[in-house]
Amino acid sequence: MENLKINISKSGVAADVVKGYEKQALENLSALYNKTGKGNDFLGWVELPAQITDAQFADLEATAAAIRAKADYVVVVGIGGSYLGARAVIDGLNNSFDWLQTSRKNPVILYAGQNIGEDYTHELLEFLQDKSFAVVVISKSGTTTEPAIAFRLLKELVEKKYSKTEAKERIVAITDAKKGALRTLATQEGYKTFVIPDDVGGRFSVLTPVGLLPIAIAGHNIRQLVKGAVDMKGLTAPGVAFDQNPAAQYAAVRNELHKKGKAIEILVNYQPKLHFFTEWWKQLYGESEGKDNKGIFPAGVDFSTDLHSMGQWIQEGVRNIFETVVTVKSPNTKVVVPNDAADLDGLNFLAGKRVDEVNKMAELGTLVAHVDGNVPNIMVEIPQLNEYYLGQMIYFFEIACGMSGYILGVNPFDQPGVEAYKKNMFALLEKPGYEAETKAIKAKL
Ligand SMILES: O=P(O)(O)OC[C@H]1O[C@](O)(CO)[C@@H](O)[C@@H]1O
Repeated sequence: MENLKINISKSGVAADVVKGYEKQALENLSALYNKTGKGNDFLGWVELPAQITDAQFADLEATAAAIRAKADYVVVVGIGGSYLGARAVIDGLNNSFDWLQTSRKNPVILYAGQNIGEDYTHELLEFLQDKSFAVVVISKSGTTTEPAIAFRLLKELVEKKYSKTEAKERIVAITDAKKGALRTLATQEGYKTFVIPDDVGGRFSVLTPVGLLPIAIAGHNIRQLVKGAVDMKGLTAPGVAFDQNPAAQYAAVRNELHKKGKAIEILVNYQPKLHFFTEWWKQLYGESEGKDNKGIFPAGVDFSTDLHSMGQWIQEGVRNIFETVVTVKSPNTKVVVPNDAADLDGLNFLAGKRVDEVNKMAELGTLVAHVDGNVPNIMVEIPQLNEYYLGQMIYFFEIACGMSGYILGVNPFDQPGVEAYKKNMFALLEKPGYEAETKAIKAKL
């Protein structure tokens, strides 16, 4: 059985320098397991995949089946960690033209509450008017403004289009066990609910109901996803030798590159389906490491698309970047470049080759060009794009993130900085209780 693999041979970090991180990385890994490091009240995700019971899977699958039976469209309401994990996996596994398929087995998944665009909101509500739909609302705090606004509007539409009684069959809430406005509302309205454990932060919550319910509704195998994560937990656990532990190697190399002045890490994919995996990864690393005036800036590109827009910058711009390439060894389907007798486009040299072979040569050619251009490279390879390997990759990046944040010396499990914009927004909107802040911010305008 193949597993996710990491290749650091083109990172420019010498083997003995990587080895120099061994003690620190493994101590940090133990701190994650023993809960002795910073942010130790948010480490539930470390053991979580192995702890999901059959009854919990069955509850998620039964709820997903009930929603699938009722709705052609399911709106997943959430933002940040209450949005990106589900979307990363669903987009990673769905047909690229999913919403255009006519003979459907699965509902179309739509998203709301991840922005406050009025036109987006209007267009979504207008589209749903005459459609059969259901809503999964997700918020750990239960008080985040963006999803709260979207949910208020969607709840009103469900109640108007169906009824308050039917709303109980078409709305599921995923939130804290006790706290927050969403918990109060869901209890009062009698919605089916799932709990986000207290000790799992939003960006580490994709393998809780936050990700698992939408993924199951979209028709994907959540048991395989979690199995991938459990197996990756085994491959990265304390006790695994440092040079055999892909997460420890990744954490070490990216910290060394950062020390050498590489301020930006670009996550690269060559499969458009992985676009939202990159978005999920950006939040995971950005919120975990960007604090105390420290942290690598996590960026992302979709290649080869962005080679024709960002390729120039990456090749010859400021030399403060490195790339982590997520590569998928084998595609799930086969397309061969056909022969053309006239060969007017001059492409017959590719005739008979698989499209993926061309993609892989683009990948290899880019790797060599970027390394030649002083952009260090880390390669993360998964054998195939499926539930199991996405599960491996999720856990790989999560556990590496914990280790990496500890190497950097920050608390990877808090996000105090995101409150600044919220405070200002509430002050500007004159939310009750923000009178002093309103006065102060108005003086600055
Ligand atoms: O699930 P919630 O509480 O709505 O939070 C959504 C997102 O907002 C943040 O709290 C930032 O404000 C993220 O950490 C989180 O993933």
